[in-house]
Amino acid sequence: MQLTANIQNYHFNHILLNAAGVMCQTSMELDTVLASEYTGAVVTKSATPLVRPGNPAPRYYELNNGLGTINSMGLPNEGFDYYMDYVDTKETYKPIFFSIAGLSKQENIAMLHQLQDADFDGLIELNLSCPNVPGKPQTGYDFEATEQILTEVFAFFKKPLGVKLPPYFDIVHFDDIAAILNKFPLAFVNTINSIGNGLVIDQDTDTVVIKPKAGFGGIGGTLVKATALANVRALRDRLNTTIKIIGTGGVTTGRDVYDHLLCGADLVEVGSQLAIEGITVFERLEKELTEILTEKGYDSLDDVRGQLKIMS
Ligand SMILES: CC(C)(C)CCc1c(C(=O)O)[nH]c(=O)[nH]c1=O
Repeated sequence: MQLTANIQNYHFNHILLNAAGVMCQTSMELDTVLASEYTGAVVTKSATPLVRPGNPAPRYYELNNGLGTINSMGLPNEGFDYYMDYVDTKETYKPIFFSIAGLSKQENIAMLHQLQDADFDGLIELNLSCPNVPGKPQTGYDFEATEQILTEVFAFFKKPLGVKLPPYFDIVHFDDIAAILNKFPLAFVNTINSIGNGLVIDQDTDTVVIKPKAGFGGIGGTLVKATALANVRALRDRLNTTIKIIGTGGVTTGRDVYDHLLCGADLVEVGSQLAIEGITVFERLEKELTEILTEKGYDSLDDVRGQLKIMS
């Protein structure tokens, strides 16, 4: 069974990888994901120009019903140069996604100039959940700001670039963001990021479960699967076929991976369940996916991708 995918001239021998933010902040974590026999690539924690400690703990929490996670990490990362050094010195045949999340458009442009000028041979993921100007929503929810930054980026950036999108919940928003993204030669779109600003309560103490932002944080895991599938399907239906789709969100079983493929995903990322279960999650997911494909008589993922049926 060939569980493969391609994005431009990058070939993936497995379709699973981590979601940015999980098991990817240090070189040790990145090496662990790359070393797994069942991952096709790795993505770095979204980098800012300088090292960031992130928010005070507790800033991450796993719901005790296993249905999800909430986080307000605050972009803790080792800084842009650390990840540049990692990708420069790493010997691997697996493609690496270099994620960035500048705290301003200027920071993103500066990091992308450095990436353009560097020897780095990999893919770049611009995290559009990055903060916008005060008083405005995150960049991915400000369509003018999204078009503006992509216009400025593609004036100089020639390497394979994709965007990490927040989830959308309105059909007109699917139409609007796709119309903007189709104007640019994007290599991929990664959807979804966590569902922003959820709230989880500890039933024993009547207290929020994370310290930052009065307990508000991004939601991941099973709780977000239906939204993730809808965003993958809606964007696959709207985006030019030259723009590949990375499906992220709600993946805890092989069936969830299969559902992302049905909706049109080329690669599938695992965030919350990787944080909960650890590196062995990739072997379990691949085995469970293979069982489904075998049972249904598929011998290629391309026979599955985008084949979700609607009712006649
Ligand atoms: C939310 C931001 C801190 C602006 C970006 C980093 C990020 C974080 C984070 O570092 O808090 N958590 C997520 O679930 N998704 C993200 O994209």
